[in-house]
Amino acid sequence: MPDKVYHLGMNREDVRAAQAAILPGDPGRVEDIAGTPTFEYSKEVACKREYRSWLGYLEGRPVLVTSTGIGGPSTSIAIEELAMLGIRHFIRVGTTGAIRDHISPGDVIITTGAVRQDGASTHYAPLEYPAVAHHEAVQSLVQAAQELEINYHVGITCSSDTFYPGQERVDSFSGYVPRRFQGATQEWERLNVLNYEMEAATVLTMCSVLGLVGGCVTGVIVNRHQKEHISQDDLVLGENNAVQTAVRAMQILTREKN
Ligand SMILES: O=P(O)(O)O[C@H]1O[C@H](CO)[C@@H](O)[C@H]1O
Ligand SMILES: O=c1cc[nH]c(=O)[nH]1
Repeated sequence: MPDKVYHLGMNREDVRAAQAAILPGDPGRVEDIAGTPTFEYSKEVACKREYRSWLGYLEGRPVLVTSTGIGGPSTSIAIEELAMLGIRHFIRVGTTGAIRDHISPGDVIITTGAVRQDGASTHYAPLEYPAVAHHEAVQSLVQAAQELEINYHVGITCSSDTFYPGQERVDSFSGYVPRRFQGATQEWERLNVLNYEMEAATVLTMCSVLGLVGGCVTGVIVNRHQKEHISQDDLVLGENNAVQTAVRAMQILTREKN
């Protein structure tokens, strides 16, 4: 039996020749995703650190659901090790804060490109290199949201290495946002950026650099113009809509193309 990859704790036999993976940040979301009715025969295959993996079947094809943890460093390890196991299609599914007035909790954001305010992607390519989603992943996500009649927005995401200062949150312990980030949200908004989250830049840069297919959909759980508090209702709504979109999109993306 081949060796298991170091962090994820799986080998090629465990993943049953799967070529696609859905990547939530939260390990607690893995079972919910693999447990959606469109997945068949789902079961856990590994659980180490922040990396929890379930394998299930979409229209008979094996698909992994593996959590990345929060942020670029742990996400980069997940993508490296999944690629070693044969995964070629990646869809990140997560939660996000919108920074535009017209975007509401429960909507989903399909990322076409990400502002690279992470550190991990700079270990793969210089900052001039774009963090762009694969066009087939974007198409599949748009088609999925349309079929499911989920309100969606397509555009640019800012990926930050921090949830608090890098996303200009003043409701932190110190309440202080370093000068570098003061006014950043207003500037991103003026530059037509839709939202903040923490992993898209790493996923999309790595996938482009490594010749993999990468996409990202996130569910809006707060509109930063309206309030800072994230309610449980908005969290559930945003997560559910993003998960449904990601699962349907992965079905579409991995269908045989005639
Ligand atoms: O819901 P997930 O996928 O974890 O995504 C978002 O939520 C976390 C912060 O709360 C960050 O990982 C951010 O990107
Ligand atoms: O505002 C938000 C919400 C979820 N995740 C983030 O990174 N930011």
